[in-house]
Amino acid sequence: MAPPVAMESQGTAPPNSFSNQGETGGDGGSQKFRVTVVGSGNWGSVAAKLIASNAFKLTSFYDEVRMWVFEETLPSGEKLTDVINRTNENVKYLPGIKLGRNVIADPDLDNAVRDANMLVFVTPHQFMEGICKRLAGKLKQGVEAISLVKGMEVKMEGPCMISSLISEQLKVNCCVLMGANIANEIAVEKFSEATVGYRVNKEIAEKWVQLFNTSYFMVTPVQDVEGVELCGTLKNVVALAAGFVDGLEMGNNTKAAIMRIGLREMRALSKLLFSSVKDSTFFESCGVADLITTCLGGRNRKVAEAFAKNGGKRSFNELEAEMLQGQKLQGVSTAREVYEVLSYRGWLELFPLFATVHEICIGKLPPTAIVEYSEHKPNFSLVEGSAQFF
Ligand SMILES: NC(=O)c1ccc[n+]([C@@H]2O[C@H](COP(=O)([O-])OP(=O)(O)OC[C@H]3O[C@@H](n4cnc5c(N)ncnc54)[C@H](O)[C@@H]3O)[C@@H](O)[C@H]2O)c1
Ligand SMILES: O=P(O)(O)OC[C@H](O)CO
Repeated sequence: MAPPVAMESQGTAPPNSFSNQGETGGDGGSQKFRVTVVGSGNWGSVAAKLIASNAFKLTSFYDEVRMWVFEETLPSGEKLTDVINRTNENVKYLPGIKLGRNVIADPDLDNAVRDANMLVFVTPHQFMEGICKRLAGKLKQGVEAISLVKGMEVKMEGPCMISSLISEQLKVNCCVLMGANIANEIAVEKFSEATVGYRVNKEIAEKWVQLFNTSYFMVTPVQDVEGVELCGTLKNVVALAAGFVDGLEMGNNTKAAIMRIGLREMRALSKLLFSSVKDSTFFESCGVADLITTCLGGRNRKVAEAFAKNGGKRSFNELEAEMLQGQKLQGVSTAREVYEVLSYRGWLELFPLFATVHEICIGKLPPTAIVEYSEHKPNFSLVEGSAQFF
């Protein structure tokens, strides 16, 4: 069960609006977009910075960008929202980076989304169900959404991608944006690429590209929501495997082998779950590029390395709290969710890497099992016709 979203402490009310809010350039009768970012962690804050720079420049967006903050009290006794609005920095999740003075932090979720017609969801995936329940029936007509959330929920009937959760619960169209995007690197404007996945409406995908694209952040739209989202979700499981290999000091060849096998399982599972998923998506930033960056420099890799170095004796929860200071890993819960899907469908033996990662995370297998799993060869006969996916 996903944890419920806690009620926010209201703290000090955020400014009502960005003071230089203007109709920059006027809207000339065409629709003008007001953007809210739901989430303010490491990536959420960088996303707000990217969006704010474009919203300020482009006439089709209102200057002000609201950013919903899950309120917390800092060691200084101040509310995080107040400090963000005073300093223009998310001192906890993205210290040292100015977000843009048109970013307004808001601890009140309902208030933050009230006037928006473009919603950007970017929280750890385990909080999304609670957030959607809170927002159901409260959005303006015609809102467009995009999910930057890497993860999924598992229901009785099978996996539910976060974009589907948003679409179904909030009755909105939802695109996704995924890619090789370590937030701290984009925050200091090092060049990255990203992929927008859309379902049918290319025009709205182009609008999202306009909102995110900068000289150092190059965004490409592809018509494959599930493919893009599954790449972003499943790579976090492979990142744990890469971290185990690093912790065991197995070297680069082993790590490359794990990444190759991981990519193969990512593609196979995505295509088994959604026959519409395109092979070409795995060659976009959301695919192989995200897999590489996450296995080299991501948080899942880093904490999994520490887990393996400790021989699995310290739990992921403990290591996460100690090493990430409030940031959240997505890989461990995703590995469990993937395992549930594989068990339910009778596919465990087809996906030995995914299955092994989960069994290591829960202590059923030692970290060294990550290089031993290949003894269990995938059994293609389990799922009729599945061999084509590997
Ligand atoms: N950080 C990155 O480099 C990066 C890059 C690309 C994608 N992502 C993805 O973006 C998503 C968001 O990650 P992030 O890095 O912005 O977050 P994060 O891990 O840095 O921060 C955790 C966030 O969760 C919030 N939170 C804690 N408890 C909560 C609750 N009960 N309800 C709601 N929110 C709560 C915290 O306030 C904080 O904003 C994830 O799916 C992640 O995989 C992250
Ligand atoms: O730090 P991680 O492991 O959550 O990965 C961050 C991003 O998803 C990389 O694109």
